[in-house]
Amino acid sequence: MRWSDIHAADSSVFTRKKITVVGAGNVGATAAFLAATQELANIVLIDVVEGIPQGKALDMRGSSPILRFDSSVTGTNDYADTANSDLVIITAGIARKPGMSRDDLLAINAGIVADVTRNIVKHSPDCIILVVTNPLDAMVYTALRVSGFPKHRVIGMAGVLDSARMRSFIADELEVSINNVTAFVLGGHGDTMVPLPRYSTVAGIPVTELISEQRMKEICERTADGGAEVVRYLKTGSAFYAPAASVVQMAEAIIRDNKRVLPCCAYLEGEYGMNGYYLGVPCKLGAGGLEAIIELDLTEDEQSGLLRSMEAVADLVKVIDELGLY
Ligand SMILES: NC(=O)c1ccc[n+]([C@@H]2O[C@H](COP(=O)([O-])OP(=O)(O)OC[C@H]3O[C@@H](n4cnc5c(N)ncnc54)[C@H](O)[C@@H]3O)[C@@H](O)[C@H]2O)c1
Ligand SMILES: O=C(O)C[C@H](O)C(=O)O
Repeated sequence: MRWSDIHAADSSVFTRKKITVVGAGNVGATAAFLAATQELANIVLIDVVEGIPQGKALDMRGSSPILRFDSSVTGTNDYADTANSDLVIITAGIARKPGMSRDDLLAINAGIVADVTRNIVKHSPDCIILVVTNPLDAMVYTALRVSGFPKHRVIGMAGVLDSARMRSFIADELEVSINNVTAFVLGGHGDTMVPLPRYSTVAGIPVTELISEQRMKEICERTADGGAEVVRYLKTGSAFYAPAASVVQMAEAIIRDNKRVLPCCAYLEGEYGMNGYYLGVPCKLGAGGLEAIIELDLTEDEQSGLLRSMEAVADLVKVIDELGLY
């Protein structure tokens, strides 16, 4: 067969899923790069700023012969290029600076997330949306309300990041491989998040048997402050390597139908005794998006921590509901 015949006969050789990343800043560009290097899908990177997504996409594609990936990476300012995406990751919005809380981003980022979501729904009506923009729990809620999508197709990323930070602190404390350490952080992605030492292990051994209560308390506090610690160093923005890796792990579970159990920001309708809010809980992710919420038996302290977290999210949701975005 001549090359031209092969090409005409089998145009499906490079058929892949399609992931759009909205926001070509620190988190978005890093996530696009990681997803491309893992050949999760063909990637479209979109931003309001002209030239940035195009330049970064071209630069990523230039690395493909060295890093050996065949996924295409396209930069654009036009939502038409995002059409029929299987998965959309929203990172568009402003990041906090030292002295700010994530909640200070609410008013500006709610408008951005609402606008982005409307464009996504128009061009990719069947996609699954992963939201990263802060304040996370309120921004996922915004995307759910604006999109009108079912809850299993609108999910937030925070718990994977917070748990990964906790895992790294435990591994450092015990000087063991990160591969042996699991950890779970539930609740909202803010100061009220709920790290769960009881559900954290080292090679299956409960961490509570290996680390003193006082040291564990300090690790939990450092976990809850993990984002702010990075912001204090960077001064001009917030963390992006670990956040990008975290959202790509969720994307991988969905694109490859892995059925992974990960802490995700999910819309609760009765689970954990809560109703009508997004909060971080253990979930199963697969091709259907958020395929199940797993309910754990919590101690009284853990449950009241989760309730405090929900009350903080509820305050933000009240503000969002009054903005008239949907
Ligand atoms: N959920 C989490 O755990 C988590 C982790 C890290 C960062 N974040 C949040 O993610 C967001 C992005 O962080 P970053 O560090 O990438 O910020 P960044 O400033 O580097 O990038 C944001 C990008 O969004 C773009 N943008 C703004 N408005 C847009 C719009 N309407 N449409 C498309 N693009 C638009 C900007 O041009 C910029 O390129 C922030 O809100 C940050 O707080 C969340
Ligand atoms: O801390 C931030 O503002 C960004 C993000 O939520 C993080 O936890 O790194």
